[in-house]
Amino acid sequence: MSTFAEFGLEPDVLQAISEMGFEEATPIQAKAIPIALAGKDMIGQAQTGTGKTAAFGVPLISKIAASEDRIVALIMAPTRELAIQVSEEIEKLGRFKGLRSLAIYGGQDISRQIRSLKRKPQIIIGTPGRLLDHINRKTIRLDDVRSVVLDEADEMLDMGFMEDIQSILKLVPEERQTLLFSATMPANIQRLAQQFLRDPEHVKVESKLLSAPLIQQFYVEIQERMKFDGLCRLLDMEPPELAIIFGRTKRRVAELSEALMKRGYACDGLHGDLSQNQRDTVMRKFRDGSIDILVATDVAARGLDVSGVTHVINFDLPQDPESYVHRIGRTGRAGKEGTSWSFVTARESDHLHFIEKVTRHRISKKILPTISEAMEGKQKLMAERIMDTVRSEEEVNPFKWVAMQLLEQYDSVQLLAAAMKLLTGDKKDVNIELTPEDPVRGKKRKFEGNRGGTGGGYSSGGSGRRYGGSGGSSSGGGGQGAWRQGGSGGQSRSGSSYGGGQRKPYSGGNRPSGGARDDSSYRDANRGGRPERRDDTRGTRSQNEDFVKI
Ligand SMILES: Nc1ncnc2c1ncn2[C@@H]1O[C@H](COP(=O)(O)OP(=O)(O)OP(=O)(O)O)[C@@H](O)[C@H]1O
Ligand SMILES: [Mg+2]
Repeated sequence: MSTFAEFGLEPDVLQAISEMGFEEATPIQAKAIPIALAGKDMIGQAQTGTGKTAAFGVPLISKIAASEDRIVALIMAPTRELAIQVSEEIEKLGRFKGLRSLAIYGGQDISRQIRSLKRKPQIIIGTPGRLLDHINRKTIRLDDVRSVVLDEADEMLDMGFMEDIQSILKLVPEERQTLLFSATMPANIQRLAQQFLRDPEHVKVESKLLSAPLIQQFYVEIQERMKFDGLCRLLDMEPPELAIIFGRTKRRVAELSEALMKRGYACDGLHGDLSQNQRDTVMRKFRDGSIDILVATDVAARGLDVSGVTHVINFDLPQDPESYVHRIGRTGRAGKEGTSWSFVTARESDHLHFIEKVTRHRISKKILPTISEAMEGKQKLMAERIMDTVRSEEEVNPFKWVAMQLLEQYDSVQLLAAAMKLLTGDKKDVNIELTPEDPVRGKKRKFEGNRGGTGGGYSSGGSGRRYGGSGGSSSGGGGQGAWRQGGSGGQSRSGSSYGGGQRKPYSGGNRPSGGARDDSSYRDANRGGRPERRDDTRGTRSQNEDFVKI
């Protein structure tokens, strides 16, 4: 068990960590922070949702003086959403030191970014494509950079950023520290590390399991044409606090989110064809809870951290086991529990077994709820909502007079039942037809993805979340420490399944002013001759990637 004070951090940083609600370091933080503080280069690997951002963020922040007026630290991340999210965490960590950071990503008006750069940020968090644009325009200079972080490095390479990253790293002075975080260690990552890291320390949190131990994983056998109704039943039977539903293609995501909206669910879609503004709006709505279902392509599979995501649903199975691990890793984060459901058509059952084999995790079969079970779930939810409201005199008072009048005319049970019927917003009669997707045909390959892992043993209770060594989890291996989240930032889930839990406010700093160019997370087809990255092509990399055991 390590507390953050044991790392000898300065009071300003300790205060920031404590205000974020972190009490103990996670296992990857306990290992990585001292090494990074000592100035060594490092390769880090650990399971999803175990705090890798702070593992590099804390030492990075600690090394920068507030008086600095040049760019001294550079963080690269694969997608805009991630760049924004990492910059928010860095911002929080550096708050009391008065550090300035800036997220730079494609799709955002470049002149606006140039204006923000005039505020002399010390830390830049960016996607490689847009960073390179700024470097070429000489609006960003890397001559004084002393720390570089590559977050989700394997994903950046998969997206075709290798050359951009190499060009950028060549411009950073050799006297620097480089930290590389990657879920897997394919040959190209090893080459990159060899070329740009100096005698790196390999920090890996071991686990028997690739996926986070706190996620209960289920699959549902279902026919393609039954998927939509099946999904609605599942959502009704066990209403998620927040859910992410993954679809295979952009078209699929657009159709599915529209269909769910028509059926009365509070949801929206996220995929690479949306403009930056639209993507930001969707993420903001999801983070502040104005929608509780996010339908997304794999653009949301990596790194995204939205507190309160209780369910991940693979409406379509992902192409490769690695994507599966990342997708379901959007829940079960920071010591919380989560559930994943995967829809599997008959022709995909082999692929499911392949995923099980590679992730070394059995996925339990779940029987689709019957219509009446789904209805029951929905009614329970409505009852909870009513009970929540009944307690609030203020909210109920204005309706009392009408209620009394109605009660004089009708039976109370009849009245309440009618009100509940309206509340359920039942729109089952809205006819929905989705364009069918072909079954996924995974290409078997040598895969040894590794999220390291904490070895399980999380348990949650009271106001804080704690990592408790060997106990707690049904599937955990050996624990390596203890960490918990508590105090002011504690994120305990509320008892009610409706509207509970604390959601992270979205304080995204600079809102982009528009522009649909997607040159950071999705490459321009004609740029550098590299193939366009499409939401639905993740699987293609299996043809040319050689995953090696680490
Ligand atoms: N020491 C800690 N105690 C409690 N919560 C923490 C701690 N460190 C990080 N967290 C929280 O855990 C969540 C997950 O952290 P983070 O996004 O850094 O995970 P990650 O390992 O990068 O996951 P991914 O592999 O999905 O990118 C965040 O909400 C973060 O605020
Ligand atoms: Mg991360």
